[in-house]
Amino acid sequence: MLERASATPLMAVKNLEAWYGESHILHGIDLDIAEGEVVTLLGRNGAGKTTALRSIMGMVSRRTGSIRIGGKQTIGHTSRQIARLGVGYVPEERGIYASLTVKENLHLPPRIRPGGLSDEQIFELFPNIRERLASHGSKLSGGEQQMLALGRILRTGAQLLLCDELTEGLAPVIVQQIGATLRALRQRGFTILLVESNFRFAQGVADRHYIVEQGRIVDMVDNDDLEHSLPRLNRYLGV
Ligand SMILES: Nc1ncnc2c1ncn2[C@@H]1O[C@H](COP(=O)(O)OP(=O)(O)OP(=O)(O)O)[C@@H](O)[C@H]1O
Repeated sequence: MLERASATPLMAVKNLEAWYGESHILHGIDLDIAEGEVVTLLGRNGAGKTTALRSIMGMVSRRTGSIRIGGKQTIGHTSRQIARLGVGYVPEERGIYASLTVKENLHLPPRIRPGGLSDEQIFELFPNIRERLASHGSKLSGGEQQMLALGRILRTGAQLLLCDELTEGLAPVIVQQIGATLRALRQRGFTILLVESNFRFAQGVADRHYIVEQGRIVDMVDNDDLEHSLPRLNRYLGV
């Protein structure tokens, strides 16, 4: 069962197709996410998870289908217009500028809506950032870069966060810290769509999981049913 009856989802994606140039990558993504939910996209390498996030953000050369965010149709919107609706994107490559200080990196994305976290609130979530404010981006560890990448999006006022592989390549203790942060953000009412290949991490933070295969959503699992659905997931993910 792929469809889920949810009252009015914050975001509803229907039959989303996307291309990079001539390459047709997404062949019909259907998903929805309710306000305050944490949902993951799971799938093998190359399945189209990153492309799904980039398509929602308007960052592919062509996309068709329907993406309603807060009731507004955004399929014809630019990335900037989508960001203004309160959507923030944390890319896998993090996008921290090596030659800028932590403070400069933190303040780089403009505030797009009221309700963004203050610097103080960001330092409460990520104490390391406060300690490194004057350091250059190049001096940060992978974990610190990730916290900065997430922190600066929280500053913008975005309420729907699209996060790509937050835990990739990070030490277990940092992964735990990021998990605790996501749970804290969920408590504060943020809505999060997360591409994740660390399956156990996904289990610790998410309400539901969509499985992406060859540019399509092929299944959906509630986190509460995850253990019981493991044989099925293993077939999809080859884990
Ligand atoms: N800029 C691009 N131009 C052309 N093809 C691309 C581009 N980026 C990704 N692709 C292709 O799109 C397909 C889906 O890639 P995508 O990065 O969305 O997968 P993914 O599920 O996120 O996997 P991974 O975990 O490997 O990043 C792959 O076949 C990839 O080679």
